[in-house]
Amino acid sequence: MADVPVIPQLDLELRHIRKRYGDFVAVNDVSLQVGKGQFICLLGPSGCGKTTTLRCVAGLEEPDAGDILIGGREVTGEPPWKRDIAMMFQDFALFPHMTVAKQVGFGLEMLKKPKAQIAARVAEVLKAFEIGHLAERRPAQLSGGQKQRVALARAMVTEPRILLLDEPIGALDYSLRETVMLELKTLQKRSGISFIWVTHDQNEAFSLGDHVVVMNHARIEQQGRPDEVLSRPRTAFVAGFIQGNNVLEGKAGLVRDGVLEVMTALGTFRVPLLDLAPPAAGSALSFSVRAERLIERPGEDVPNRIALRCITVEYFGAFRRHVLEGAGGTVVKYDQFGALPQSIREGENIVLGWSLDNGVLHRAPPA
Ligand SMILES: Nc1ncnc2c1ncn2[C@@H]1O[C@H](COP(=O)(O)OP(=O)(O)OP(=O)(O)O)[C@@H](O)[C@H]1O
Repeated sequence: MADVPVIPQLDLELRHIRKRYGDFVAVNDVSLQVGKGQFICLLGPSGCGKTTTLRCVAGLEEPDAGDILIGGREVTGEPPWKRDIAMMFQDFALFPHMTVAKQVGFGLEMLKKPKAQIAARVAEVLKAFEIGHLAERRPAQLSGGQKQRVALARAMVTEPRILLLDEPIGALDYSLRETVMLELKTLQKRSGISFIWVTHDQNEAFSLGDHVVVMNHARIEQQGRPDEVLSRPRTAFVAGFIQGNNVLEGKAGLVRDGVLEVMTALGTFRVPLLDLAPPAAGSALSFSVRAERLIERPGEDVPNRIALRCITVEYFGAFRRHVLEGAGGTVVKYDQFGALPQSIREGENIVLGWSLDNGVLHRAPPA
């Protein structure tokens, strides 16, 4: 018997989605695959097309081109209730007059499930979300975190294949977010439901997502595992958007042994090409180096070195950021663990460097 390849079923597949509003293209050629039970974060600045992409998946917008498959089934053109999805919005959209128990059971009532079955399922979900004691309260009697849990319970009660979440914790107090994120991640893993989470907050995206999709100007600039996107930003936009990168612009020089020379205002640096084609000599390009990857007072064996002056030192909880200035006023950031003794003072001149493999050459943005 011939071996049949096992193709893992995808919860969602977007194939070349395009959505315009008049002449304005809000989503341009977006393709995405979501495996079973994955946690996907759509990350990007305001107006880049995240919500429109989500609304296309939900069936609240019809794409002008492209296909949407949910659980391997083509759903483009089908209404939201036929798509095996649920949605959760930033304002939670709870019904003000309904008790928590009623809200949570609402989706099952719409599906006309038997009363006893609804009661049993609601009790189970209230328990799982630890909101059983709130069953008879109305939204006005709940805290922000509790409303959030009720909204999530309501969305998950019908066990949809995919839950679409648009900035779901954007309205929560900052001090609550970390706890809520941890809870959500645990619930998501336990339920096996795929989450597609829209956010402009990179901390959310990188701490929650199994897969992070970075959008800009209606297109996907990069997608991959959080550690991949963090350590190897594909384009100058992604590198600049993600905290902690130094993005240096320059011109291409010679290539030797797979290493490109880049001439910048700060000096000439060596950056590995990896799988990129050698750029034409003199062409404009950029590369990045993460602020925590810089080395203080590097030895002669470190190929990339810059003379800088420390302008200021900023304190961010676990780390300390040095803002330094080099030739032509170019600013460089250097981050050091807060637990280490401070070794650079404001006003001090210092040489920083980085090893070859910490320079990441960028590709041109998608055309
Ligand atoms: N109904 C509409 N009619 C016209 N333009 C629209 C409509 N909906 C969205 N847009 C435009 O499409 C672009 C993408 O909007 P979208 O809401 O998808 O962005 P976003 O990345 O979710 O932004 P935010 O983080 O601010 O919510 C924006 O420029 C927006 O003004």
